[in-house]
Amino acid sequence: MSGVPDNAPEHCPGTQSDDAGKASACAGCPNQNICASGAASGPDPAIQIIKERLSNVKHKILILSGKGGVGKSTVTSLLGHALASRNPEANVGILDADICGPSQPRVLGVRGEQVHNSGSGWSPVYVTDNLSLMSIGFLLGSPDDAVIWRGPKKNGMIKQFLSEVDWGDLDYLLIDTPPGTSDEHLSAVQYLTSAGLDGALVVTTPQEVALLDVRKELQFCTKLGVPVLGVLENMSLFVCPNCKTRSEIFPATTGGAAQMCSELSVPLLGSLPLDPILARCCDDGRDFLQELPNSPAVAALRSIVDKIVATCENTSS
Ligand SMILES: Nc1ncnc2c1ncn2[C@@H]1O[C@H](COP(=O)(O)OP(=O)(O)OP(=O)(O)O)[C@@H](O)[C@H]1O
Repeated sequence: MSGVPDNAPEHCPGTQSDDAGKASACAGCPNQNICASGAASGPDPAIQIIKERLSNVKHKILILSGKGGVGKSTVTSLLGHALASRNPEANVGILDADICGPSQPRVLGVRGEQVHNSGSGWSPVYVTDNLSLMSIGFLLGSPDDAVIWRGPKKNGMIKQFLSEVDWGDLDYLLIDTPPGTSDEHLSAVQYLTSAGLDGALVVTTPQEVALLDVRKELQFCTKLGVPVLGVLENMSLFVCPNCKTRSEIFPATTGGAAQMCSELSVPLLGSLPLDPILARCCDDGRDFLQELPNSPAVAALRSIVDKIVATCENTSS
């Protein structure tokens, strides 16, 4: 049996066992808590496997948000399209790690596609020649199927996604996470840190209620040593397409993301306006950048992408 310490009680299941810290023999053992937490079993072998699997992926970026509904998935898909169209030679992948609410297949217009498993792993679905996607949405029987999983199963899925998808050579991998800081985030950070995580991009809207949660997200990054590439403020302004009046639909009562970023010394990458055509494109799975290439939202997005690319390339050179 592996991992049985010299001073172990009789019938110790061993630190590597699934029963570590939980078997009846563990009762009263001074190491029971540490074994039950999994910390005694040593580094997860998947960390090395993931490091090797992702060795052909130059830049890995986590997309985070404190609150749900602030547009994190929308922003991820837009960034994917913007990175892929900025340089047709670059290959971009999106991993939809929102296990319980995968929305990328719909937003990227590839709902109903199948992923294929071959000797080299799962092949992602290609949205365009140089933009690929992997999502649990492709593995569900129907788009309406609910995934009701506890933490360990979700962690297993993240591990599998990171270790078994055959992305090929990628310049950028964007990882769309669920809102908040939950099991999926911890797993993703645990596995990606040694594979070389460039950092996190945090999406928010201007209201205080969203910014409060962003502060928690930034603290999460600090605690886990994840660099913050910057904050993106979404739905910051609405410009009426008819009269051109500018309105703040979600007013920033406390100075919005700009104030928060200057207080916390994190870069504000830019603001995306609220655009009803953008929302419609996402619902229909159409590429907004192609539909309205001259819109203020696309200009803002391209400037944000330039900053992300500059940061990633500066830190890797
Ligand atoms: N800039 C924008 N302009 C107009 N609509 C937007 C914009 N950003 C997002 N939306 C719309 O807001 C809704 C929520 O966006 P989205 O699903 O991306 O949020 P989310 O933060 O990923 O949510 P969750 O984390 O709960 O899945 C969608 O209908 C989307 O089309």
